[in-house]
Amino acid sequence: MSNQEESPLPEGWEMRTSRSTGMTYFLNIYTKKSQWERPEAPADAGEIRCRHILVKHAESRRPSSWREESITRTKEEALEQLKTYRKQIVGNEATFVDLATKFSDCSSAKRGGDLGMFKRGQMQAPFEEEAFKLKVGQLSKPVETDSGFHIILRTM
Ligand SMILES: O=C(N[C@H](Cc1nc2ccccc2[nH]1)C(=O)O)c1cc2ccccc2s1
Repeated sequence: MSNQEESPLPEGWEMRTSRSTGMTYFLNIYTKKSQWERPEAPADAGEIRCRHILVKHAESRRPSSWREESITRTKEEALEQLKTYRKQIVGNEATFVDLATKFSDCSSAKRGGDLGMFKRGQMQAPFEEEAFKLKVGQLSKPVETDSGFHIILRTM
């Protein structure tokens, strides 16, 4: 057994054997695409699903939400508030879904912050960049977009 066959595959890949040739190939479990070369990096998830909590501020692209007709908090206040929510989630004092439902300034609050499945190119770049780095179940650090400050939970 060479060292290669012993070391674990990067996240999201499975080793398969070709029925016709008996050769080993590698399957991306997200996109179902296969390749002969042993992958070196985690498999790119073509489409992912996330929940998020958004705290808007006075300089947000649309400083209004289902919660507040006119959002006046400062950027600093918004970031502090979001960090407080993140601490409560990490400390198991509150659940992500509960805080998203009660406090997120995105209309997805009605769905516990769920944004559904999305591909690259659909969300604002800083949000996408952070979301596609996450493993399933992982919680992001605060991310800033033109909408405000977000924390992201990847769910699929
Ligand atoms: O852009 C939206 N909502 C904006 C706030 C916002 N800005 C975002 C930027 C990136 C990801 C989610 C974001 N949500 C608003 O309500 O002002 C979306 C709402 C929903 C609701 C359900 C599914 C997707 C989406 S995307």
